[in-house]
Amino acid sequence: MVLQAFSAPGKALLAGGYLVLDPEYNSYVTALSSRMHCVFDSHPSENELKSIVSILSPQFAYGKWVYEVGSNSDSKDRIDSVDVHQIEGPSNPFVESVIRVITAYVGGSDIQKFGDDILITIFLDPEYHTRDGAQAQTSSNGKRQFLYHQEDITSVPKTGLGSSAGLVTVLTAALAQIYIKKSDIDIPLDLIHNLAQIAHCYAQGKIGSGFDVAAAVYGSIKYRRFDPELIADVIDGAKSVAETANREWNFGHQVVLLPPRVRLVMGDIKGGSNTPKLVSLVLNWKNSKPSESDVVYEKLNNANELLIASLQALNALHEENPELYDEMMDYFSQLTQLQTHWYLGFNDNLKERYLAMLGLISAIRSIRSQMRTMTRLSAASIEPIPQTFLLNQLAAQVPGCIGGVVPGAGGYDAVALLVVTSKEASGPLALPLEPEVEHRVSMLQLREEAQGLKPEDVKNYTGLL
Ligand SMILES: Nc1ncnc2c1ncn2[C@@H]1O[C@H](COP(=O)(O)OP(=O)(O)O)[C@@H](O)[C@H]1O
Ligand SMILES: C[C@@](O)(CCOP(=O)(O)OP(=O)(O)O)CC(=O)O
Repeated sequence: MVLQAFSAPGKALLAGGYLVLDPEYNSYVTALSSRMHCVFDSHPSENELKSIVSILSPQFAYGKWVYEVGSNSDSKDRIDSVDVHQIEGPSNPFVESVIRVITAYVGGSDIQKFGDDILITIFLDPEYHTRDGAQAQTSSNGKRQFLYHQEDITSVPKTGLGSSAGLVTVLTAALAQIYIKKSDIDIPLDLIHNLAQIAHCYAQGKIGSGFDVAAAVYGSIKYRRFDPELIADVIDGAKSVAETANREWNFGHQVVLLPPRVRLVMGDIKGGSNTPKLVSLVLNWKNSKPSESDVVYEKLNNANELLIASLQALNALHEENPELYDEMMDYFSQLTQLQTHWYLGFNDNLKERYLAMLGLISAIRSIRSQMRTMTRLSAASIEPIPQTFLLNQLAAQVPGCIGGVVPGAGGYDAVALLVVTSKEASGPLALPLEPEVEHRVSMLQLREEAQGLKPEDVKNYTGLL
């Protein structure tokens, strides 16, 4: 087989934290230019009933995991029924889980038998982890630069872009290409998605909302989760991997891009939060105070839906009336303090003309306000006071900032801003931050890159393999 490569994006959940755990609600997740990559190759094995699968992650110490995968009995379709033995390296539940899920899928559907030795090399873009002490290396064609860390993957602090979801997605795509692909027919993206979700949940030992895996596969989307029972049935062995992965999952993944000239800016916060702990506080509150939490959930859902609808309206306006769109963006790109002052001086005529943008601005304000109410009522630090100050300061200091949120579970992980740029802006944005703010947040060098899983040119990795 010839050398091939895939990449999948990192994520920022701009709307729908907590609500996304419930299939009733829509969320909005943006795919990022920081991506996970894998380069892979396979050769016929000496033993046609066994594969040696080697995964290398050269950016981290001890980044080598080797598994022997066997196939010599009939019932290979359940999640843990294929013989997968790790023969080298520390434990990596995500890597092992993908191998188990794909081989169980193949064993169960009899598409192709084992018998190839496989080598997969993983790379991830710099913004997934803190840069402290890391050395950069560039591919021989100069197109890619990756950071090499001294420590192992579990010890380097993360920025929260969803590395395990990206890893599971590219590994699933690579192994599916080797084990499942028949002739020239591409593997359906939905199958990759379903297998990756199963593998991610199995590795984590819990069934998450899956927005991170969905973004890694489909890119920037309006997301509504699948029925958790689907995966529960595979994990407890009631259903085969193939039976579940081949089914229609009935979940939402409609592509919604950030509109032209609306730039995502993300900052990493010194600190960090424990997502499972925040989730458990919120769910406890939701269960113990149903009438109180229903009101907040409904308001938050309305604001999330308004944000998504406003993004769609802005994209539509750009298509239908580019002159009006640019006029509006020129206007907003010069304003600061939109958080508090945007509505001053608007007469009815202007409100009508700029309706889609005003919808987006008020959606962000309302999301933040409900997140603060949830913080107060659930005791989970979702938008804690220091983050409120920081978001307000950023909105005041960054020209064109139409608002910012604490993405995902919130807390002290990150901030995400939406900034209207000038028509000419293409490179990184200059952010005129005051030193006190600059000290508290380090801006990540990324933006929206809406595309999900995609093939990459292997030349971009030469010199690094
Ligand atoms: N580049 C990589 N190479 C190997 N394993 C990786 C890589 N990136 C992520 N992982 C796996 O994913 C784990 C991190 O997952 P997790 O703690 O859920 O963080 P995240 O929120 O970034 O997904 C790592 O400990 C490792 O097992
Ligand atoms: C609370 C949540 O709805 C969103 C969490 O979003 P984050 O982006 O904070 O996630 P992690 O990368 O796992 O920390 C939980 C969920 O959907 O799983």
